[in-house]
Amino acid sequence: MTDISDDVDSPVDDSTPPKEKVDELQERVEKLRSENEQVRDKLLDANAEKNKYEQKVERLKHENEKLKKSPLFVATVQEITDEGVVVRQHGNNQEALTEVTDEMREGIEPGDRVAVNNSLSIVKALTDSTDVRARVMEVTETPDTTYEDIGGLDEQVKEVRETIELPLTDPDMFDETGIDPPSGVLLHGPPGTGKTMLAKAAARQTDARFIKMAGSELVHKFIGEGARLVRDLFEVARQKAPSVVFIDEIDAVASKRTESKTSGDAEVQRTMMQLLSEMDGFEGRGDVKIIAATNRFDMLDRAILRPGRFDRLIEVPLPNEEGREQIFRIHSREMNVSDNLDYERLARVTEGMSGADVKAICTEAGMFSIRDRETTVDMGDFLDAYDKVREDSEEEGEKSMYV
Ligand SMILES: Nc1ncnc2c1ncn2[C@@H]1O[C@H](COP(=O)(O)OP(=O)(O)OP(=O)(O)O)[C@@H](O)[C@H]1O
Repeated sequence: MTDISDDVDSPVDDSTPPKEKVDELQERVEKLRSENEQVRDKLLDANAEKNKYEQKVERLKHENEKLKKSPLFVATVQEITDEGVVVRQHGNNQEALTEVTDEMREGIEPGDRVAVNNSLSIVKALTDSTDVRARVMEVTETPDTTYEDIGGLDEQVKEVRETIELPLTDPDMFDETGIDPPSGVLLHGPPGTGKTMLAKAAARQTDARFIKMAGSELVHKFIGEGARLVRDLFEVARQKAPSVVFIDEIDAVASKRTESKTSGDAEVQRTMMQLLSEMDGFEGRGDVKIIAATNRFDMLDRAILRPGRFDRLIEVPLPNEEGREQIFRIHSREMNVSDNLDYERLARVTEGMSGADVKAICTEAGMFSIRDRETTVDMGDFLDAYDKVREDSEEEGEKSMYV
C-alpha cells in the first residue's frame, strides 16, 4: 500500500552517542507518525470509495429487480390433477398445465382466480375479487382539493364547473332545456399541470365520491382483467353516486390501433370496448360524471372522442408567468416566508416549469432553510431550490432517454 520503512527496529547502532541516538529516534518516530497519518487518510478515502460503490451496487440491484418484474396475468384454476394444475388464462382462453408447490396446491381449488407469470406458473391466489380492484381503484369519500388550491387555470376551472357541476347540482335545468347533460370531460396536457387536482376539486365541490383508476394499471397489472375492472369501476361509481370517475392515463386503454396483433393489443382493445360501452350507457344520467386525463392526446383513438362520450376536451397547458406566480403563492401559503419574497422574479425564472415543479421548489426551499437552521424561508432558499429542481429534472430527462 505505502512504502512504510522496514528498519523501525534498528535505526541506530550501539556506537552512536546517546544524544544523537535520542535525536535520531525522535526523528524516526516523527517519520513513522506522519506515515501512519498518510495510511490512515488513505484508508478513510478507500472506505468512502467502498461505501460509494456499495450504494451503487444496491441501486443497480434494485433497478435490476424492478426490470425483472414482469406483469402478471390472471387465470382461473380448471382442475387440480396429480400431474399439476390446469389453468385457463383470461383474455386468450389458453389452457396450460402448470406445476405448483404443495403449499399452493392446498390453498386453491377449481374455479379460483390466480395470478400467473409469463411462464404460466401460479404466483399467487386471488381469492377475493376486490383484491385486484383495490390495487387499481382508489376511492376517496371527500377529496381535500378545492378550486382555491389550483393556480393559473381559471378558464379550465370554469369549463369543468359547467360540465361536471351543473348536471350534478342542477339536473332539472337540463331536463327543462331538453338537452342531455354532458357526461364526460377529457383533460389533456403535460404532466404535473393540475389535471388530477381539477377532477378532485370538482368532486369535492359537488359532494361526490372521487373514484380514480389509472389506465396503465388497468391493462398492465393484471392482464386479462381490464374489461372486468372497467365494469367494476362503473358499478362502484353507480353504487356510490353521486360520484366522479377519474381515469388517469386514458391513452393506455384508448390509443390508436396499432398494426400488430399481439394478445396485449387485443386485451387493450377489449378494455377500450368495455369503456366505450360503459360510457355510452351513461347517457342521460346526471349523477355519475367521467373525467379522463392524458399526457398523450395525439395518441388517442378517435372513437373515444366521438360526441356523447367526452363532451368537452379541455387543454391543461403548462402555466404562464402569471399562473406560476399564483402557484408559488398557493404553495407557500402555509410557509413562513420572508416579507420581501420576490414572487414575480420566481415566476419569471421558472419559465417552462409545471405546477408540480413549482410545488417541488417550495418544498425544497423549506428544506434549504431548515438545513441552515433558519425558520424563515427567503429568496436565496427559493433560488437554491429552483437550481436543485431544475438539475433533478434534467437528470430525470437524461435517465428516461435510456429507458
Ligand atoms: N395549477 C396548479 N396549481 C397548484 N398546484 C399545482 C398545479 N398543477 C400542479 N400542481 C401541483 O402538482 C401536483 C401534481 O399535480 P396533478 O397531479 O394535478 O397533475 P396532473 O396534471 O394530474 O399530472 P399527471 O399527468 O402527471 O398525472 C399537485 O398535487 C400540486 O401540488
